Amino acid sequence: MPVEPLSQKEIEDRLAELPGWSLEGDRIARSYRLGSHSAATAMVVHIAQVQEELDHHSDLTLGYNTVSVSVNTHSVGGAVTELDFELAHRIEELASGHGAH
Ligand SMILES: C[C@H](O)[C@H](O)[C@H]1CNC2=NC(N)=NC(=O)C2=N1
Repeated sequence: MPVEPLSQKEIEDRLAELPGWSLEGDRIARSYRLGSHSAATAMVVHIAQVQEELDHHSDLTLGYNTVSVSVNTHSVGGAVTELDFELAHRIEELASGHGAH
């Protein structure tokens, strides 16, 4: 089944289950703080591995001890879809293992 853009209501309902994530323009996004630059770097590498597994890729920004993620779905013209929420949930699952908050 082809992926379709979610409605505003569908996005809000899904964001309610993802504390820390928000809609920023046409993307869902969250920033994390970590204990060190190496911890933040390791989290970026881990996210990149998940993204390859899912074949869905966010924009990732590595700071000194921060990681910022934002994602939408290019193939539907940059709208938010279920694929973005699937990636967000996978990132939430791995974040605690990196001490991210
Ligand atoms: C060919 C490949 O499946 C596509 O280019 C994938 C790769 N990663 C992607 N990532 C995101 N965020 N949106 C996409 O539409 C997308 N498409």
